[in-house]
Amino acid sequence: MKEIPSLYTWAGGQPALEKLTAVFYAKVGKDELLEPVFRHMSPEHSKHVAHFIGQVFGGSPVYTAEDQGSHARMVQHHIGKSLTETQRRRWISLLLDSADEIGLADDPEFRSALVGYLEWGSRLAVINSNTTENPINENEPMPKWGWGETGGPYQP
Ligand code: HEM
Repeated sequence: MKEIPSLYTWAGGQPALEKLTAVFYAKVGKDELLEPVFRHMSPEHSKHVAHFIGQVFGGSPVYTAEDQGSHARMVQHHIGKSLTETQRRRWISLLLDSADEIGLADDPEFRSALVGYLEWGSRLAVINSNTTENPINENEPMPKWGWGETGGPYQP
């Protein structure tokens, strides 16, 4: 049976994801809606988000092993931030602009999986940002994301 590549591998691994988030946060810094939201982010923020997404997409556990992260700790960063749907939409839009700009894989199957994950994760971020208590237990595993219904371009 043909081996199915992870979304992480298909995307180009950590270098591609770190480039994606670097270009994205440069745009965020110039965006009137999002700049105030991210004004106090740490210098490591961009890399941490790339590590988180990489791990969710099937890469090695860099976020949990090297960044002292967990699903609960990622969620904790959003608690109480009172994010809005308008901000979320802009966040998605700038991220997808960045994906095109860096030439990230643009086959229909990969982009379907990418957008599906970003929609899911960003909507949860908004929900969590409007609560005061973290709904995720520290022991809960990291989310995992795969190709979904379309299967993949790796299939004949
Ligand atoms: C799939 C969706 C998302 C993922 C995977 C994600 C991931 C993360 C991660 C890993 C961190 C911690 C970074 C660190 O350790 O420094 C973080 C923090 C944060 N995220 Fe998200 N996030 C998502 C969606 C969003 C959205 C839609 C917004 C706003 C519109 C947002 C706003 C923030 C803010 C404000 C912080 C804290 C920044 C600070 O330290 O001041 N996130 N996110």
